[in-house]
Amino acid sequence: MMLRTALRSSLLRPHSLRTLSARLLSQQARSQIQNAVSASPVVLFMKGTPELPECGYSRAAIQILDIQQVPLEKLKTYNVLADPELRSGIKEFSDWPTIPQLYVNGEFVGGCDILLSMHQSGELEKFLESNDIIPKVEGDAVPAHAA
Ligand SMILES: N[C@@H](CCC(=O)N[C@@H](CS)C(=O)NCC(=O)O)C(=O)O
Ligand code: FES
Repeated sequence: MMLRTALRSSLLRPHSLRTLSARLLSQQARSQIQNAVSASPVVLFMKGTPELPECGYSRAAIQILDIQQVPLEKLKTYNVLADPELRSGIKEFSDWPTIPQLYVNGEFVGGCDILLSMHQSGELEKFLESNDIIPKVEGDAVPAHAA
């Protein structure tokens, strides 16, 4: 019994150290990714670039941001294909398994499916307006001079 306990703890020790060092490494990556998601009001982690998306899901995400008229100066994209650590790190950071990933004002919004469904329901437009990414459309508001 004692031997088994001793064996178990000696087996566990190197594993625990590995886990700890992995966690420390990932904390450094975590703060780098925190900077990346806050680098611009709209941040898209994608495969390829807006000019040359290298996956249909990333292309769709860019097209939706384009249709929503997100200003280029408010958008920053990261090509995860050029950075394997970022590719895995952003998944862990967001707790989201796939690319693309959209952040608005430092908050994770979602991937392609979520963007598409928010776009189709009109929710994305409202969300971008309320986050000061695109200007609010006054819609049916009665002009002051007509009142
Ligand atoms: N259903 C996903 C579609 C995106 C997706 O499935 N991405 C895959 C293929 S591009 C992915 O990122 N796999 C992990 C990887 O390639 O690192 C979404 O809503 O964003
Ligand atoms: S790279 Fe194959 S589905 Fe995105």
